[in-house]
Amino acid sequence: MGSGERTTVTTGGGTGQLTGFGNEHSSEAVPGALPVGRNSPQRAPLGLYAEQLSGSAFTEPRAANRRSWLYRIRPSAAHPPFTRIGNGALRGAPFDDTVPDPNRLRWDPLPAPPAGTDFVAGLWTLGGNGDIRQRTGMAVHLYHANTSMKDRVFSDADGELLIVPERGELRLRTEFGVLRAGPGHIVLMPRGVRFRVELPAGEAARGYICENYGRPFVLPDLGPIGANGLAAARDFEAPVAAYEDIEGPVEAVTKFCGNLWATALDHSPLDVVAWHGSHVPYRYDLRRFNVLGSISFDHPDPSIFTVLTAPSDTPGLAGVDFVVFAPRWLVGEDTFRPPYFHRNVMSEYMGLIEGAYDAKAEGFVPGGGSLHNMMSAHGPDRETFERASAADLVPAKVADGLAFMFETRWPVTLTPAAVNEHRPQHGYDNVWEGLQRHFTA
Ligand SMILES: O=C(O)Cc1cc(O)ccc1O
Ligand SMILES: [Fe+2]
Repeated sequence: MGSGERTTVTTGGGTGQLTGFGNEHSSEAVPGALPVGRNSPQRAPLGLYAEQLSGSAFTEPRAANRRSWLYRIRPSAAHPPFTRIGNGALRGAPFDDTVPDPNRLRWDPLPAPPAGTDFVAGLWTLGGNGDIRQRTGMAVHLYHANTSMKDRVFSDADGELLIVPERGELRLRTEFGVLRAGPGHIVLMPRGVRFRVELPAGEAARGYICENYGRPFVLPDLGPIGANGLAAARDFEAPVAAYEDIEGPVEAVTKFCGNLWATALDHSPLDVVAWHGSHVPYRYDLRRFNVLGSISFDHPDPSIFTVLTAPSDTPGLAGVDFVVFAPRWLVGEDTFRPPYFHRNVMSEYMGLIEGAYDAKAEGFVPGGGSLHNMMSAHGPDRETFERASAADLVPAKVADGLAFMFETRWPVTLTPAAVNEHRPQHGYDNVWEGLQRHFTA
């Protein structure tokens, strides 16, 4: 950090984590900082300011209600006006700069950005759907950073951020405390929470982001699966309170209705000494996902791999699902084991965190992505089809890959950058070329 005008640099707080998705957590970095039995005493303890952060309407049902109380050195309200800063390659919904494309599309990883690119500057939007102002839909972004954010913090008024690291470690210093995340983890950053992304290892970091403008992600119901399975609530880790007491210039950047705005603070806003509530960031380790599947025959629908689902206003129809394809055994008898040929009313953006994906022999690489929009015909490539149709069906482990899908109820419309600058791979259609007819009447 540039320390020129700083008078105090204190970071307080423990090192543990709080666990349990959707819990009412509480944490204090200094004993006694959290008021007992009330949220807003006449004078909050230790001379702190009490501030509520509401992630749901006050009146939403208890199960959907999200809010946290923050006890901070200065209230967030103490700031000068925001002014627009450049959006870089960040875009927001409605996405209407290109015509929605029915083609199967696939991208290589983005080229490395120039030196000195931090997490915010390195955000690049592929596309999305819905409308930020209606709080519907989602966006697919990639991030690529090679330097820590310095003297600036970011927050997103437009939605929550599901961050999927693919390369490099991140240290997220948030209003609620510190989260570390690397490839294999996801981070769920709620709407409006301020954070700074640092690269603790000094290595470039990149990955994927699903920005969810709609109702927040929740764990899916399990139905007949029972009380256990898939992602366990207790494996979601929230940070413990940790605060900065820093006097000095900090740029607070917010994304508001698709645009970046900034205000100049004279202190770090990561100054929350204690907090309690349910609107909190989480980290989850995808390696803890309890993968379920068929132990008889057939390839189950990938909804069985749902980690988190963001409901829309129609029950069972997600604004966006986050689905993970994690290592697992395949044992199906008389079964074509890889993902089947498919046309889907939902739209599927897929990315790869490591290894390979069992429906694609090549061309789908870590850091790259594919988009199979509503009703586009896709599935195993020719090579995979031929191999899996002839395979000896002994139990086999899909061992070396971690892929994911953002599956959304609305088609994804691309940004001009994803069409014209970082263009889709040429000839993706060819992976399904040469699938021979085998019909014999
Ligand atoms: O690869 C895909 O397109 C995703 C997908 C995975 C799967 O296991 C079944 C259907 C499906 O669309
Ligand atoms: Fe699919």
